[in-house]
Amino acid sequence: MTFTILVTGGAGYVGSHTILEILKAGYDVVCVDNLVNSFNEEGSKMPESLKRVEELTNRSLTFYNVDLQNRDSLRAVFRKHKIDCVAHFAALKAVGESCKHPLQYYQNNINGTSILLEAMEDFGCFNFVYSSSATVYGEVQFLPIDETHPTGNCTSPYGKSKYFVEEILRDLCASSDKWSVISLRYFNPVGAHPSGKIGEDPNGVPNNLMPFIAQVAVGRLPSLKVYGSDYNTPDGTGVRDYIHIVDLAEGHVKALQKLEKSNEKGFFAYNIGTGCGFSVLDMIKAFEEASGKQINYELVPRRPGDVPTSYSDASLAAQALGWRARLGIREMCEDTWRWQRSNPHGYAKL
Ligand SMILES: NC(=O)c1ccc[n+]([C@@H]2O[C@H](COP(=O)([O-])OP(=O)(O)OC[C@H]3O[C@@H](n4cnc5c(N)ncnc54)[C@H](O)[C@@H]3O)[C@@H](O)[C@H]2O)c1
Ligand SMILES: O=c1ccn([C@@H]2O[C@H](COP(=O)(O)OP(=O)(O)O[C@H]3O[C@H](CO)[C@@H](O)[C@H](O)[C@H]3O)[C@@H](O)[C@H]2O)c(=O)[nH]1
Repeated sequence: MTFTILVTGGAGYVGSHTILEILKAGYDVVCVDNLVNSFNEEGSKMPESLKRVEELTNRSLTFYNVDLQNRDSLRAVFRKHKIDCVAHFAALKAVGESCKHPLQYYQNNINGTSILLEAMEDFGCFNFVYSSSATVYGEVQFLPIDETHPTGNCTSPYGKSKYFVEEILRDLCASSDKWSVISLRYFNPVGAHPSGKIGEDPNGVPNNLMPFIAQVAVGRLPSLKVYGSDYNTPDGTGVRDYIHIVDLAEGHVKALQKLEKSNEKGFFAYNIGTGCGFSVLDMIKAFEEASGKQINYELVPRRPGDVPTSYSDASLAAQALGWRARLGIREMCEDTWRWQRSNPHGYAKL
């Protein structure tokens, strides 16, 4: 019998790329998303990103426009489908917005998750893969960051919401030996599927580096602001561990396979990164090479809340999941550019 995965937030950036890999791996997918941060053509039953995933995989999936906080609608999905495992992506994720509207973030990200976990318990599903973030490590105390690095001490309500959910998951696993939870702590996901058909489609002006660079390259934005050039890093700009979205998606498939095949119970957290750090200027240069476009930029003061350097030790994921990143910054930039130049306005047809 096929293993069925409920994917929450599957219409978004990470979710859509992961559904593609999950379908390719032969699993069935039921997706719920309230489309708060994903494009949907008026009157369409399925968001554009997922229509494209179906085309690319030649497989179909089931989609419901459901808000996790709507307990009844969510339970109706569990009633209708026998769910073997949940991959939980649904969350609000804008760091700055979370500082302005913390309650919205706590309600959506924590309350939404708690309603989901309650439904799982009631319907007898105890396998969970969680979209966590390097942000749970808070202020960086040592490099590379491995899973023994302390968590908490996060600077934004968004970061705290990711951390609090990890704590809830730990408590749940401590309360009963039925649960198997894998928390994947992503470093900086970037890139797009090599087909150029799906990619990152942020609402409004992007907060993150890579989509901002891509929009400068395609002429939607005039110039990039480089936040901080006086950090204690080789070129003075911030250093991050960028991870290709397809590698990240494959990490989820490995986690699902582990949950399907092993009988290991409890809470497990793994870093999902490459282990390499690149600066903002490195990324600009790599993008210029991949696109043949010049990226206009100016050096401006540091962005509050940014750490100078963050990169992972991802060896635990290699050991426990058999997962390793394969793709480098060249592929990250080439694939982002292919997506951006074929979809200059994202999924919207302007
Ligand atoms: N992209 C990153 O840089 C990054 C880094 C670390 C962790 N993460 C985590 O990965 C996950 C996915 O991020 P993403 O970049 O794909 O974001 P995204 O905004 O593209 O996707 C999230 C999806 O969740 C949906 N959603 C939000 N609240 C919902 C709710 N209450 N009910 C149903 N659907 C809801 C949105 O409509 C959206 O389609 C998030 O949990 C995020 O915290 C992302
Ligand atoms: O317009 C921009 C945007 C970013 N940066 C710099 O680029 C680097 C990367 O920034 P960004 O892409 O915004 O990523 P992070 O701030 O590292 O945060 C991302 O990565 C974290 C770890 O996964 C997640 O928790 C966050 O949600 C996600 O936004 C940093 O040095 C920024 O200062 C710029 O110079 N100009």
